Amino acid sequence: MELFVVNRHEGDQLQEVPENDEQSKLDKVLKKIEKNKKLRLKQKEKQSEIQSAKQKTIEARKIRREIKASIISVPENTNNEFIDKTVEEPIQNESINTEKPSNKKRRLDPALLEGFTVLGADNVSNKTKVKRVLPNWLSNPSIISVNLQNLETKVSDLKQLDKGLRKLLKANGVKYLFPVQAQVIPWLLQSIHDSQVIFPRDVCVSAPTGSGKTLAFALPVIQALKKHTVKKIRALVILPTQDLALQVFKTFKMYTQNTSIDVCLITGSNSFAVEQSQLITENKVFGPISRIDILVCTAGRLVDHLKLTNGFSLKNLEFLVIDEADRVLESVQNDWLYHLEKHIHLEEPGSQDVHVLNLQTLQKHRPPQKLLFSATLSQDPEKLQKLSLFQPKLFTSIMENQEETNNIEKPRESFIGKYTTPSELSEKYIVTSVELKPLFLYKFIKMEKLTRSIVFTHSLESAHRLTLLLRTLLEDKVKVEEVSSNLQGKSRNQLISKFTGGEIDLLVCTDSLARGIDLPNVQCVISYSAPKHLKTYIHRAGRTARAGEQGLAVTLLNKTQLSKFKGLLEQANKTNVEELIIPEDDLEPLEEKYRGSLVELKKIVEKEEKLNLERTLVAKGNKKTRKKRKRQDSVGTGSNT
Ligand SMILES: Nc1ncnc2c1ncn2[C@@H]1O[C@H](COP(=O)(O)OP(=O)(O)OP(=O)(O)O)[C@@H](O)[C@H]1O
Repeated sequence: MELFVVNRHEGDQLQEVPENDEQSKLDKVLKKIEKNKKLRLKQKEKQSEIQSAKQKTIEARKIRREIKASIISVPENTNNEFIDKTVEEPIQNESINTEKPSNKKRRLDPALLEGFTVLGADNVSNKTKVKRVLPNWLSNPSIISVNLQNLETKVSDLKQLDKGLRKLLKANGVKYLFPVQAQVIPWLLQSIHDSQVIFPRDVCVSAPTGSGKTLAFALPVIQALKKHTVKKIRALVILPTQDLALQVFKTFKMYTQNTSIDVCLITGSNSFAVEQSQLITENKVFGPISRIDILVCTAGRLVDHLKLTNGFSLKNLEFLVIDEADRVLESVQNDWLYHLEKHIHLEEPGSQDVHVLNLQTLQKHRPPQKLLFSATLSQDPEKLQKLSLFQPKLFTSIMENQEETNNIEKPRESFIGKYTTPSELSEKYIVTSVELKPLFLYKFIKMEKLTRSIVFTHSLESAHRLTLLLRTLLEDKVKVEEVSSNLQGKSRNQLISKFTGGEIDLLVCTDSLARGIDLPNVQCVISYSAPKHLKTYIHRAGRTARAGEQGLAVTLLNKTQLSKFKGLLEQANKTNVEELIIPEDDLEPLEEKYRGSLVELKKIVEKEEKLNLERTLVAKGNKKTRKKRKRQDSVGTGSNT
C-alpha cells in the first residue's frame, strides 16, 4: 500500500490529522477559507493601489501638459531664438516639476512609475498633439502684397532713395515700386542708416517669382556703398547658377553707372587667371589690393578664390546677399558657407584690436548684414539656423483672396511657410496617357497658337527627343529650340537672346532654366514632365506672369500622377486649378501625322546614335594611334642614344 501513498503539500500551518477526525477536517477547511479570504482582500488592496497610481499618472500628465503649454508660448523679443517646431516635452521638465510646491510634488510622484508597465492598467492614452510653434520673427512677418496691378509707391516719392538711383529707375521705365520693393527698400535704407550705432538685423524676403526682388536688394546696397572711397569688397552676392549671377550682375552694373562703385562677376565662365586679375591688383606699396566693391558670384567659384587668390579678402564685407537662398543653401558646393565664415572670422596676422572692445573695433569686426531672397524661401527654423541670423526680420507674401488676408493676425502660423505665385498667373493641367502625351502637347500648341513659350522636361535626353519630334510635327512653322545644360557659355546666352528677341517660339529645356531667369513676356510655361516638388513647379511657372504680365502654366499629367500633383498644389493653397480637356476626337485627324513623325524621330535618333558611336570610335582610335606613335618615338629615341 505504501507504494501508493502520495505526499501532498497541504500548506505549512496544516498539521497531519487522522482521517476519521471530522472536527479537525472541518477546522482545516475553515482555515483554508480564512486564508483565501485574506488573499482576496490583499489582492483587492493591490488592485485599488494600482488604480490610484493610474489616476495619479493621468493627473501628472495633465499637469505636465499645462506646464509645457506655458513653456512653449514664445515671449516677445526673442527674435533670434529658434524654438523647435516640434517641441516635445523636454525630459528635464520632470525633475523641475518635482521641485514645485508640496501639493504638486505629491501629485507628480507617480511619475516615478514612468517606465514600468502596470499590469492590467489601461495603457491606451491620448497622445498630446504637437503644436507647430515658430519663433516670433517667423510668426510675425511684414506682409507683402502679390498685387502688381494697383501700385501705390511712386519712385519719385521715395525720398530716402538716392536721387541718381531714382533717375536711373525712371530711365528704365520704373515709375512705381513693386510691393516687395516698396516695403524692403525703405526698411533696409533705415537699417543701414541705423547701423552706425547698432548692428543691423538680418533680413529674409519671400516673395513671388517676377515680383522684383533683385532691385529690392540691389538699390539699398548700392546706395550704402556710394560713400566709400577706398576699394574693398563690401558686398557679396551669391547665386546658384552662372545664368542667374550674370543677370544680377547686369542689374548692379546698370544701377552703378555714374558712380565710382565697381562690380565684378566670377562664375567660372572666364578663366581663373582672368577672374583673379579682375579682382585684385598688385600695388608696389600696399601689395595686393581690391579692384572692386561688389562681387557677384556662384558659391563654388567663390570658394576657389578664397583658397587660391592671393590678397582676396572679404573681411570688410558689409552685405552678404543670398539670392535664391533656399537653393544656394541646399548646395554643398565646396562647403561654401564654412569657408566663407572661416575666412570672415579669421584674424589678420598680428591683429590686436579684436581684443579691444570699443565701438570702432566692434564696427570693424561686425559680421555682414545677411539678406536672403527667394520665391520659395525656407521658413524652417532648423534650415535657417545654419546661417546664424542676427535678430532676423521676415518679409513674406501671402495669397490674395484668402481668408488670411482679411485677418492677418489670426492664422499667421498656418500661412507662414506657404509659397505664393503671382496673381496674374493662370494654371491648368491636362490629363493624358504616356503614349499620347506628345500628341496632346502638339494639339495644345496649335490650339493656343503658342509662341514665346517654354516647355520643361525632366532630362536632357527627353528635351532633345521632344525637340526633334515637335520640329517634325510643327514643320518649322513654329520655331523650336532646346536649351540644355550641355549648351554652355556664349551659345547658351545667344539662344536665350534669340528667344527674348522673338526668333524662337518654343524653348524646350530642363530645370536648369527653371529658376530666376528673367525672360520678358513669356506667354506660357508647359511642364511636359510633371514636377516632382512644389518648389520646382513654382519656379517653372514663375518664368511666365512676371512683373505684372499675364501668363499661363500648363502641366501634362498621366492619370497616376494626378493625385500627387493635386497634393502639391494643395500645399500652396491652390485648390481651383482646373483641368483643360482636349477631347480625344480632336486628336484623331492628327494621329496619322503623329505616327509618321514618330517613325521619322526613330530614324533621326538612330542616325544620331550611329554618328555618336562613330565619333567615339574615331576618338578612341586617335588616342590609340597617338599612344602607339609615342611609344615608337620613345623606342626610336632610345635606339638613337
Ligand atoms: N518696379 C518695377 N516696375 C516695373 N518693372 C519692374 C519693377 N521692378 C522690377 N521690374 C522688372 O520685373 C522683372 C522681374 O524682376 P526680378 O527678376 O527682380 O524678379 P524676382 O522676384 O527676382 O523673380 P525670381 O524669383 O523669378 O527670380 C524684371 O524684368 C525687372 O526688370
